[in-house]
Amino acid sequence: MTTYFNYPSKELQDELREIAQKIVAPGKGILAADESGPTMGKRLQDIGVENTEDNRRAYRQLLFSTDPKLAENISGVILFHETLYQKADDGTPFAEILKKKGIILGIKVDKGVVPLFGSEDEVTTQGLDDLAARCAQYKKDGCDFAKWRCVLKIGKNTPSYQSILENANVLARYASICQSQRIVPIVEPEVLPDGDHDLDRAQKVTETVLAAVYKALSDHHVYLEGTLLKPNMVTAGQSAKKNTPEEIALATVQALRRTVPAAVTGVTFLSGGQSEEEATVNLSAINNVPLIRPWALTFSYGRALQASVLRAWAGKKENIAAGQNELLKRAKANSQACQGIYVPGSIPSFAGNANLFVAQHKY
Ligand SMILES: O=P(O)(O)OC[C@H]1O[C@](O)(COP(=O)(O)O)[C@@H](O)[C@@H]1O
Repeated sequence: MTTYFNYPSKELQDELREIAQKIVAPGKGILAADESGPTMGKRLQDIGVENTEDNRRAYRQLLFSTDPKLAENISGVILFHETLYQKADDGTPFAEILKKKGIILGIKVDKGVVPLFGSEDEVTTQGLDDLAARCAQYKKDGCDFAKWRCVLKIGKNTPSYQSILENANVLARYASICQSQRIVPIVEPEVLPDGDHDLDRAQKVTETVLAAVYKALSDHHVYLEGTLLKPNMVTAGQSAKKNTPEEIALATVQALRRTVPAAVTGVTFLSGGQSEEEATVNLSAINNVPLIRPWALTFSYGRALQASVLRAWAGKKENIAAGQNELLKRAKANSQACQGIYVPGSIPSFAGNANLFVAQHKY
């Protein structure tokens, strides 16, 4: 086995590392607004709004035209392809509005999941074929980071060796292609919360998956300082008894310490169907675990930053300011959480403790 390879140039290393560091600067995290068409459809349906291109645009306009103080707590926004090229009512491209606020643009580059033949309903994620060309174009159009989500399921026989290996490898190929095009890859191997398994099982599966991911990233010569990890928090299955935030936090930090190299710049958790308040309280507890944590630990939430916004807005022009106010509140709460100083219940929101779980959240 040869061990020959070239490190990326110093210039490229510096560029990637600096982008990653800015995204996870103290007190900051990511707004994941990259819902694909069908996922956005579900969100809009919940509030009685039709899933049309213009309604998706109106909703994203609400998010991105929130008061510039949003940027005190949100460093980056992940966009879906369609959104990157949409414009506000006055013709200003969304990309320009966000950049003006000092927010870094990210883009979802995966093309969704497909079944793994012969597996127990497991999946891999596709989108590698034209990825280098798409990344080159996205970089020209202002994006500095990307996201690719893989999905793993906990069952009696899953995740299988096949799915662990395949998903780790596809994440590594994605990450190396992004870096070759000066884009910071967010590596997202999501272990779904579906099931009745306990915390220990979730922890061991998360450790096994992350260990495989970092072996693959090493095999593909990915420059770790120029990457971010977007993992699930370690929680017991949705239909099992809930653990305390302290138990969840300890299991999560232990899993990360056992598998994620210290060179990785930051960990930006997904919310995975937790309520807004749970996702904030758990993140704060994670940042209080009395163990050495060599990476920034922050948020990249979709549902847990947007549930209240959507409900307060409900598709009505007169509610835009109310929706934006909810976004500012959740951003502030999570900013406190990533510094370990959120006091439970101190920033109440519209959706508060509402369960945001979606069964088999493949898309
Ligand atoms: O539309 P897709 O591809 O299912 O995306 C799923 C969502 O999951 C995320 O990766 C994490 O979102 P949650 O915080 O809601 O779990 C988002 O970035 C993305 O919008």
